[in-house]
Amino acid sequence: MRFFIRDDAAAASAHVASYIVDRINHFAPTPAHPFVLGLPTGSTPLGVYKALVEKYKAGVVSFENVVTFNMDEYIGIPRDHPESYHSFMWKHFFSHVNIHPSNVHILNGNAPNLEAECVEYEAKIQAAGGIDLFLAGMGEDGHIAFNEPGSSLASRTRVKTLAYGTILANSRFFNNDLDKVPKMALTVGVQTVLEAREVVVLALGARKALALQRCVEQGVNHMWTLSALHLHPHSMIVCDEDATLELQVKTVKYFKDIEQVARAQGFEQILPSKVRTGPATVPATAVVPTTIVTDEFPAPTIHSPQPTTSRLLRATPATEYPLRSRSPSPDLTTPRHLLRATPSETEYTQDTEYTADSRSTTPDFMPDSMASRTGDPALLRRMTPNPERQRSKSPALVAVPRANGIRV
Ligand SMILES: N[C@@H]1[C@@H](O)[C@H](O)[C@@H](COP(=O)(O)O)O[C@@H]1O
Repeated sequence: MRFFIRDDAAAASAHVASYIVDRINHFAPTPAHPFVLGLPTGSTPLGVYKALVEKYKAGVVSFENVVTFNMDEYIGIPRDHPESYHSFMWKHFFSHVNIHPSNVHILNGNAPNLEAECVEYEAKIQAAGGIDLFLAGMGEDGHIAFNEPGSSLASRTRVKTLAYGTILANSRFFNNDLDKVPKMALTVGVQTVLEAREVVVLALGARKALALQRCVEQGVNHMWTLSALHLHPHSMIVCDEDATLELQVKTVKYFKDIEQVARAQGFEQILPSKVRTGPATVPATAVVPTTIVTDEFPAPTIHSPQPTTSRLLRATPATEYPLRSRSPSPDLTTPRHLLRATPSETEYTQDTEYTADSRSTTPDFMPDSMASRTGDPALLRRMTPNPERQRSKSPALVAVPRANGIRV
């Protein structure tokens, strides 16, 4: 999971908006190959929608070939109710950009057959080729979409009863009148979200801090359904400083550090080409042969990515595993720490009969003297291999001291 922490809500929202624009532009959607975007409602994504509208108006992005699927919708309030998610999406986003209304999909909470509506919604997502990027917010109880605590992590689009805490939280949109807040909703399932090629979550403010802590630092837990993102290969959380209040300092520092280190190395945490382009042709990419960034080999960007054989992977080849050397002569060229399995100062001589086991990274054989104190000869034979007998079977298997990594 990628995790980016920004100073405040505006910076976190700007980061997400720029990321989405980069993804759409790099994808270069066409009518036959549209970019499929999953979208949330709530107060959290408002800054993202505002920034996307600004970027559209500035000519930086087009939604001409973007298809959208919203996460959820209340049951039982009219579609044109000011707090329906239909109204929300058209008010804050769709009516300000060049998206085709026929490309917008929002669940119908007034459908005559709600179950059929949900099944059909899943089919529409499939027919569109699956969701390329699912943007999500997070409930205070760690829910994603309306997948309340206890939801199955294998759930799909369905009718969902809302938790009291969610009704309470959302009452602010209904004049703080609990009676006016719908108690049920249609929502995509956790599994529906996990099937997107990428999931991006925005978490803002101290009221999300506990849920963020549970979802980032603790394991996958059906009581904090957003934590299922740990099962997704390409998930990303972006939050502001306030939302980190319950995280350990160590966690915050770790994620800030890896972002800085990667940037300093000229490395960007990018997605595999297949994920970035969907079913379209994967663009050819050049392999940078050195760790040096030059005009000829510039730092990778989302528009000019490097394949997974990146410079960072090159820096840690598999040969760094500390296998014992099979070389008949002392290896003076390989750094000692790459040859040693343990910090022990003994090494078997070169004519030892090496087996697959002897190439493992387990420590050198150390005879155990404990059994000799049991006084039971049978047990002694069984538990303690006699090092002298082993040496007589394989005369060359003699431990010799080493100095400065060179056999003496
Ligand atoms: N179904 C929505 C969620 O998709 C959203 O993430 C959550 C958080 O709302 P807010 O962003 O207002 O905190 O609200 C509702 O429950």
